[in-house]
Amino acid sequence: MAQTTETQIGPSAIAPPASTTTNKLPTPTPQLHHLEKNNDDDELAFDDLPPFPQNVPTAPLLRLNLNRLLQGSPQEIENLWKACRDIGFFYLDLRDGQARKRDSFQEQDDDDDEAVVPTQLDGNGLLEDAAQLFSLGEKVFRLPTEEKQEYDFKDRGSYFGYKGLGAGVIDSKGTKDRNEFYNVSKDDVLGIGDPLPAPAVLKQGDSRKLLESYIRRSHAVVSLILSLLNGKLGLPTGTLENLHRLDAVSGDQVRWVRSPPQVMNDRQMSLGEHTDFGSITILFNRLGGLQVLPPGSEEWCYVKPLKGHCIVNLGDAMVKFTAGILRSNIHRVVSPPLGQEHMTRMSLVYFARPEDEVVLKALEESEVVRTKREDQRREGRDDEEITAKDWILRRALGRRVGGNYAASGGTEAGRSKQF
Ligand SMILES: O=C(O)CCC(=O)C(=O)O
Ligand SMILES: [Fe+2]
Repeated sequence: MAQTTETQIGPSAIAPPASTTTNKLPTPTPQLHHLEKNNDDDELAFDDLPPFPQNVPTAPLLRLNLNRLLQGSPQEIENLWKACRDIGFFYLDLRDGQARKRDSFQEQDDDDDEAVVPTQLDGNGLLEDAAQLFSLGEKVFRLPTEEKQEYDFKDRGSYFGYKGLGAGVIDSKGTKDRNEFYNVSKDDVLGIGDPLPAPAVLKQGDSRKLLESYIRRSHAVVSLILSLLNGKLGLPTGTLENLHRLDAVSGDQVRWVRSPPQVMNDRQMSLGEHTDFGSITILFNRLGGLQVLPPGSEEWCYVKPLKGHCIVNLGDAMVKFTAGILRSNIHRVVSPPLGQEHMTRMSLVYFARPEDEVVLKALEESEVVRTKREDQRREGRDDEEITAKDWILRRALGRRVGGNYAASGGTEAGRSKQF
């Protein structure tokens, strides 16, 4: 089936200088004035890991709460809207976030009593799945390199499966990355299409069940966010969710990223500067290393991992759907900060992407989007219309060693020094 013969190697990177900061002072970022500094709350530290240091620049991301979003808190929805417009990154506190009754983003049926409706939206459940998947990821990466290599499907034109250390590039010079990926297709796990070959540890029933649960729960969080953004954009009910149906063929995937420690005088980005290709990314970090370049700033800032939270960021599809009203921000992965730099770093990601056949273009049923797009047309600004499938393939495979790097850029053009 089409969706299982194409794969994704992840968005590797691009690499500006290896330093984590530049010498220049950050320029003012007025559009971020509302963002609060996060409290250095010990409760949110990972006790089994060396602490994230106090003295590195950290991104002032908003901390949103899944429960409050679920309850439809106007303040929380406003914060979501601001975060998605200003920087396209936020923390989401998943603790205790659970849908207890039918929510607008869920499928309706005829029975409309107030009883608890079985739902996949379960913040604590998602945190538990993520914790178990960190262990499963370790098992996958512990396999012999030759075995893992059997699951690199790049030559079949697919970005799912394994990408070895240094098999992606982080810049236009072809500098090799310093991470491994393992990408699992949503459609494979949900039985939409033919399964891809995979190591036994991932084929086991328990692993498949865990992956399925994680996919369903991540997708439910994504659907909630999409439905709230749909409302703020004034789109007809269900527009964004209907471009991201769980049971439709799409490039959605789970990814583990593993970066071994780097030696002191030879450090570089492990995953280069990029924007995500799809719609919404749900990311679990434990060690530092992820950095974002806040709008208007020249200083890369670490995103401090917080226990009980995921990091959510928007990808390029949301930029295209909204003619740039929403933002997909550039980010990269470097060595963990001082005190953590000797540790192997692993992260876990769920990438939600539009269904394969969806054309990435402005959703002009929204008045704000239409107005913005009309202004752009008057300025002569073209926007390439391309299906999600082609967009993601081009971006993903372009960043493999030997790929067409120059064609792999996203909506960061003009923001990244790389394009
Ligand atoms: O490892 C991380 O924290 C981020 C990974 C990432 O940005 C990606 O895989 O697109
Ligand atoms: Fe990313």
